[in-house]
Amino acid sequence: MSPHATNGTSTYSIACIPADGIGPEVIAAGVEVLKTLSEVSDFKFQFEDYDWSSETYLKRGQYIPDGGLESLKKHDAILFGAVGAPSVPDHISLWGLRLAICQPLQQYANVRPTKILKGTQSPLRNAHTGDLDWVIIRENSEGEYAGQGGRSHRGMPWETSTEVSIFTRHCVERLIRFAFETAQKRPKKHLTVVTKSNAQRNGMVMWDEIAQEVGKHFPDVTVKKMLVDAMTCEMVLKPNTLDTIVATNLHADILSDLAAALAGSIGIAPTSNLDPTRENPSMFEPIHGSAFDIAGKGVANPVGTFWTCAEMVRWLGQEAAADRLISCMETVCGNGVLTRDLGGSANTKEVTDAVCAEIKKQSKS
Ligand SMILES: NC(=O)c1ccc[n+]([C@@H]2O[C@H](COP(=O)([O-])OP(=O)(O)OC[C@H]3O[C@@H](n4cnc5c(N)ncnc54)[C@H](O)[C@@H]3O)[C@@H](O)[C@H]2O)c1
Ligand SMILES: O=C(O)C[C@@H](O)C(=O)O
Ligand SMILES: [K+]
Ligand SMILES: [Mn+2]
Repeated sequence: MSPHATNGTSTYSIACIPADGIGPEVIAAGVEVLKTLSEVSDFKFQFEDYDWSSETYLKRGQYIPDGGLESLKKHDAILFGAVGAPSVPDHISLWGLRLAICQPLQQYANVRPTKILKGTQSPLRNAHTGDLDWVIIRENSEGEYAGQGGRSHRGMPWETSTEVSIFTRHCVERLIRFAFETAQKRPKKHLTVVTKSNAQRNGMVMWDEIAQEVGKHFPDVTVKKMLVDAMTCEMVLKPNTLDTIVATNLHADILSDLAAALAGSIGIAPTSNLDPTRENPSMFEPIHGSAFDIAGKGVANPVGTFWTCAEMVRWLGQEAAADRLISCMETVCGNGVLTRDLGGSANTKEVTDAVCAEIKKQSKS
């Protein structure tokens, strides 16, 4: 995956999959901000839109058409909105699109940073900007999302269903190594390994053991082991004791929504679905879902998507541009240009325009 060079300028090919609900609204905002960023940088983007969504699924019978994954592999990165619509059961839409991309493309590290942005308020009485600054590393290829299990005797009183979690040494080890590497690059060099190894006595005990083994290669990283239930208390009561956090697919899914809410809103938090080997393109999306309760109203918070775009730009190797985008987004929040979920009154367009204006302004100073 190397950028295509034209006239000495790098051009990154981005696959856009806005999909459902507020997905198209926030992705349009993200693309606008990325275009503005590229105007003041020495690289360009080439966006290709994929209309895969619940609407096209209902028409064509599949979310991803034949050969779709192969087309995605041509791109340098994938920018994803959200999938899920009232007209399709959630397990069909999630497995039909999001998981159907990140599992086969082995985007095994799901990276979810959160912090309290300037100008915003945490629901925690004593937490302010700087007090909550975390990166959650979510296992993204197996665990509770392995898709193993089944259902029999449907509708009978003896109906049976299983939802089997799979934990393999290969997948746990690569993810925990990635988490240690992430922790090592952050100032606090602190990793909390979250499991439920008291009740879940097989896979979770293996996780703890692997964390101990891998940790020996990272002597400068301080490790703390924590059970997931206790972790929810720690997050709420002592946010500044946490830094990098690693957990299973499901545990980290839940903890990362909590993290976003503790920072003020689910509307601000980004997600990177990374293939750290770089064999396949990685996929970037805001942490939130399709939010059909607010879709079509133009009020969705685009900040989670802007932060997501910054992480994509960083992954593509443009560190300075990524930092610039984050800084502009933070300045706009700090100036009080906030959507309703953050207690403000701006709409998606107003926040987007403000971030674009800030990018242009900062590039001149
Ligand atoms: N990765 C994904 O594509 C993804 C992630 C989560 C949920 N989903 C799907 O989305 C659908 C809705 O799920 P849900 O309601 O549990 O979660 P959700 O994140 O869509 O919404 C939860 C609440 O947060 C609000 N919210 C979310 N994003 C916001 C934003 N950017 N700005 C302002 N408010 C925002 C919503 O209005 C809603 O009240 C379901 O079909 C679910 O499966 C998909
Ligand atoms: O768990 C999922 O994969 C769906 C959604 O909740 C997400 O966090 O992306
Ligand atoms: K999403
Ligand atoms: Mn989630």
